[in-house]
Amino acid sequence: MEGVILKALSGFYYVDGGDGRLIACRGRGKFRHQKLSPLVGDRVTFTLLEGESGILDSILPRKNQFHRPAVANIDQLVVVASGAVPVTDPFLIDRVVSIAEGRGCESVIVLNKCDLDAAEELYQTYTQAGFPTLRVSAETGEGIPELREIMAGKVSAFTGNSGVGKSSILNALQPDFCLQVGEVSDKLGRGRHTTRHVELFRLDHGAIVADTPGFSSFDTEETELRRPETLERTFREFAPYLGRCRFTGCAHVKEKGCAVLAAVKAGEISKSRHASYVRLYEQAKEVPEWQRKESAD
Ligand SMILES: Nc1nc2c(ncn2[C@@H]2O[C@H](COP(=O)(O)OP(=O)(O)OP(=O)(O)O)[C@@H](O)[C@H]2O)c(=O)[nH]1
Ligand SMILES: [Zn+2]
Repeated sequence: MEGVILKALSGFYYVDGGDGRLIACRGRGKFRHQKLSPLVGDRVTFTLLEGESGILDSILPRKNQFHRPAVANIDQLVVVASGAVPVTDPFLIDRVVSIAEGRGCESVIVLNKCDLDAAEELYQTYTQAGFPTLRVSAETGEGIPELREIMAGKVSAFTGNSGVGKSSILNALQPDFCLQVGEVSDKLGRGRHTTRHVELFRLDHGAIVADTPGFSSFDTEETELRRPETLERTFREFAPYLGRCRFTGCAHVKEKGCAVLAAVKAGEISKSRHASYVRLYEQAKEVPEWQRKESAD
């Protein structure tokens, strides 16, 4: 049988085989020998035993994998931002999007609280950069049907600064969702925000959501952000200009004859996105060589 690991707890992997049941599976010894650890989000094959228990047989190839939080096969990050208080710093969006780009994971920018502020600048920036960008209001319900459509049939993970409205949006998408999350946390006997426990939830419309406190603050030590030379590839709107700078190995920071800088000047790349790139580039350059190697997958 085939299924998806929705949660991992005390040595059991809870696999959704698609029929509504959650099968508690043990891993096989061979996973340990191969140093392969099943992750939440993994698509697996398993053998059904008595009752609702089973054994994992194999892990199917991963589309992508994150370390902190530990989760696999995320189709898209839903990056929640806001033009109203607490106003989102675009750098936070760009950092997390850059990580996602490096892992073959789409990013959807959701501008919440549009009942209070239309977040015009953010809307322009991310539409221009080529991201699906949506205005929503968890309060009035505006844009929620469109978000539901974007999430249908996919595994999405929510991220965004505190107070931006992630829980409110999930609740607007599905009114019993937050209740469900609360119940699970109670069973674990710990609060939602004190653990890196990841769990996937199925929503009614065939969407799966990863709810994890970790996604509200992705670790800065993600591999992509440690390599200055590959950073340019994680800014999708730079693509048409790469390889067109005067000097090979151009950093696109302040070099003469830089095609990226020319595009910024011409308004084809937003200043804000480029500023984030420069900040990430400078940070990556600070990372000592040994640490870069250590973080390589
Ligand atoms: N006016 C307005 N207020 C909203 C909207 N969405 C959320 N809020 C309010 O913003 C506050 C924070 O919302 P939460 O859903 O708790 O935010 P969060 O992103 O889950 O926050 P953390 O759990 O801290 O990460 C609450 O008081 C919500 O009522 C919206 O679309 N419009
Ligand atoms: Zn350049």
